[in-house]
Amino acid sequence: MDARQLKVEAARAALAYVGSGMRLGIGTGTTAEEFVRLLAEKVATGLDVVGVPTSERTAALCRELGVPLSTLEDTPELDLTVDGADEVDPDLTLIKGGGGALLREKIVAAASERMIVIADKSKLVETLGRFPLPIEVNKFGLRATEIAIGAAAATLGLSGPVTLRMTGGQPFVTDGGHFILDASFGRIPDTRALSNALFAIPGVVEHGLFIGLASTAIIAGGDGIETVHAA
Ligand SMILES: O=C[C@H](O)[C@H](O)[C@H](O)COP(=O)(O)O
Repeated sequence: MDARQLKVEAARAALAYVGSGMRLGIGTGTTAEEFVRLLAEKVATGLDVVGVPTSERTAALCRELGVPLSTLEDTPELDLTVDGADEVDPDLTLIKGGGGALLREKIVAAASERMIVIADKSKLVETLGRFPLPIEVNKFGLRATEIAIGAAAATLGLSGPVTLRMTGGQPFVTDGGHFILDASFGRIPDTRALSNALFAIPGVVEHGLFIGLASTAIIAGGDGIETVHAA
């Protein structure tokens, strides 16, 4: 099975948790897109759900495929969010934000009773940090924020390049109008400590460590689906 098929299988397994009447948070990224496609097929045959998208990109796909949408303003409490991840550890702490949607994704996940992460097995790691940690920052004071992030990491014994995310020769701008710094600190043994240190920096809007948000992970591998529930 190729990587795309694994994403489809994880998305299909997540669909089993979706029932009529549900208010759904809908994630961003290539895996979440497979979920949207399968969800749209169910909607076409009568499944009655309303979705709150975590990005403009996901909203556009939902509109194209006929998945009914709401906003977090109109639907501030959600039953379930289904989203992908860049890395998943055994405690279901995640790194997210490879697609730049981490801020809305975290707001939507936090407004949901339950979050299911869908991923192929390559995303499963013992310790987070192989994937650079996306940090969403205010445009104002970018360089000062970058320096402060490096200094905060150093207090925890972490170091490595902190790079401004670019696209088409320009800085990548999030749906919220911010920049993203990708921090290659390597393995992050204490995610809570790094989260606290990053939040102490005024220019940091949000970071891609999702701690205590995912309740279930559905991991698709060549040998089948593994479902992991948070302790
Ligand atoms: O900002 C993007 C999201 O956090 C994605 O869910 C994450 O990057 C995983 O994306 P993909 O399913 O494309 O690997």
